[in-house]
Amino acid sequence: MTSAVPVAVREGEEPQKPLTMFGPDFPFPYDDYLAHPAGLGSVPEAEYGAEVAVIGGGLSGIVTAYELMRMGLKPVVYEADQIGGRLRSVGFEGHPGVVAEMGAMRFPPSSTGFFHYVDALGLSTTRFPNPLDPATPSTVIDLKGVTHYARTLDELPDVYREVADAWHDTLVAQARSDEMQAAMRRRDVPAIKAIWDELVERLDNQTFYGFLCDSPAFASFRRREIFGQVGFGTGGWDTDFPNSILEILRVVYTGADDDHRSIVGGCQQVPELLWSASPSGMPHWPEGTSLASLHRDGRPRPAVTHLRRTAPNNITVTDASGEIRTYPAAVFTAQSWMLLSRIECDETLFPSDHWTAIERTHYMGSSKLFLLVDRPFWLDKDPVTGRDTMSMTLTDRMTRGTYLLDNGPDRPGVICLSYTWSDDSLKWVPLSTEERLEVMLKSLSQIYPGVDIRRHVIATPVTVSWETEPDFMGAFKANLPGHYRYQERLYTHFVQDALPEVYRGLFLAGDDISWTAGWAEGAVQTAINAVWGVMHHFGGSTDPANPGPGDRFDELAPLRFPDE
Ligand SMILES: Cc1cc2nc3c(=O)[nH]c(=O)nc-3n(C[C@H](O)[C@H](O)[C@H](O)COP(=O)(O)OP(=O)(O)OC[C@H]3O[C@@H](n4cnc5c(N)ncnc54)[C@H](O)[C@@H]3O)c2cc1C
Repeated sequence: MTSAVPVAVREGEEPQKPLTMFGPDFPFPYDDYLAHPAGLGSVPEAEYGAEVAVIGGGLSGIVTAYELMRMGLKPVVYEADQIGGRLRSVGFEGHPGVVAEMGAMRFPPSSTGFFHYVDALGLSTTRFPNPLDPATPSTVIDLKGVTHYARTLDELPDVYREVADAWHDTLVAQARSDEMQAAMRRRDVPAIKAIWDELVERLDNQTFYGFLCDSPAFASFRRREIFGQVGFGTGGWDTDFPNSILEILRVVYTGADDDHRSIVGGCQQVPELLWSASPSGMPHWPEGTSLASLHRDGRPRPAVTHLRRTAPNNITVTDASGEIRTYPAAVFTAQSWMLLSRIECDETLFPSDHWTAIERTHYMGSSKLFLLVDRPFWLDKDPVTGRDTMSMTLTDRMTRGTYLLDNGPDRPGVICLSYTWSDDSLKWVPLSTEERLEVMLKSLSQIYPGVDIRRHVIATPVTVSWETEPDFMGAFKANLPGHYRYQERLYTHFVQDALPEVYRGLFLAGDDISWTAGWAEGAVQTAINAVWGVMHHFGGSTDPANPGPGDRFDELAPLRFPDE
């Protein structure tokens, strides 16, 4: 169990088939499709070498480009910042080999599409030290000025077990979580759809907080408050309280917040290595071809500044160097708000309903600050108490979550001093790096009096607030109540046969189009949808033994609500 609040397999339960991000909205087996020896499909030979613009060189854009190249097409990747996007692993000056994960840092084994690439690239992973995880030496929970030290949930005061049980009971009683997880493990599509469609209709208008308030198990304000602060899996989720409960249920059902792994050497390696990989046996391309070798100087084209539809039905892209190129198809993978602000777009790119959905997309902010320290000093034992000097810490103070990342006894350690979302993140935005550090150290000194963290610091801290990053404008999407319709429009846009021809050929991908924003798996799943869409647009098809997401769309399509 990794969670302060267990949601997946409970102790004493029979081991079952693994929980994966299979649905619930669109239960397509992306992992099986990716692993199938028949491949993802093919385009007619006449289209080999045709150029496709891929806008954004984050995980979604690079996976899209990599798979299009493997079909014999020629992806042209545009990237405003650097390959990797929100998979951003930053080094510390003067200390090569140690990184801070400024965006994604922990990956659930249930993200099997993402791990398809991690494993293919031969990257190693290690358990991420979440609260109360078996790999976490100790956890401190500090609420209302009272501090508790524990290695397991049982070592905390009873109220924490009560809160954990209240969450479990609420999920079972109000959201059929036991039934849903069993159906997802079995990959039982009719059962998943029957449960989920009923929940979507019942809960689309409900916030996370409202959902808790409706539960007798959370009748007590104190319980709701503690739950908001310690949360489940990775820590407090109270900054998500205003969001749609459907977003939270997706996380819980899919085990997204459980048993996290981190990628040794940093997660940015995934898109970087795919960029330079040269798969063998590709149609059209000679051995040794890679995305890097298909691009001038081995680098993506710069930021896109204009996107237009041009006759007869092409997408014309202008980039920051002033170069204008026209493509028969394009995939847009950056956060979709970029289409409203930093990129000048023709309105004819999408039907007006899709523009509304893009415009209404709601993003969470997120701030992090990392320190490099001389060694994992937090493991030193306090001579009086016998406890670790410092622990993974969850608190209601400004820092909220502090994670201790051990690289071995003889190597510098990394501390994620603070990881916050939404309102908690906004509080850091006006502060400089040094001001942030001061406030964070002061918060932690209240919890660990006598521990001089600053004494161990050996490099300049690194920090980020994703909501002020110009090429991102937010950390990750989180739907508000009533947003299901918008989400459904954006996710299903890759199946374009029913769209008037004038709207075809431009595809959306990226985790903000997915049902699981904030998880790399959503970036992969939507990339695979877009690849299918482009293949279909070029008159291609999949092998009958390995149908793709568009081939099975009618059978699996998410529930569609009327607008009235
Ligand atoms: C703080 C934080 C924590 C996270 N934690 C986790 C986690 O622990 N586990 C997990 O699985 N996921 C996590 N995620 C989510 C994960 O990082 C994303 O799902 C994934 O990186 C999204 O990839 P993407 O390609 O969809 O988008 P992005 O990574 O945003 O890529 C889009 C790219 O488009 C580029 N771009 C923008 N504008 C333009 C333009 N005009 N022209 C060209 N390019 C442009 C951007 O520079 C960017 O590189 C986290 C994200 C954040 C921010």
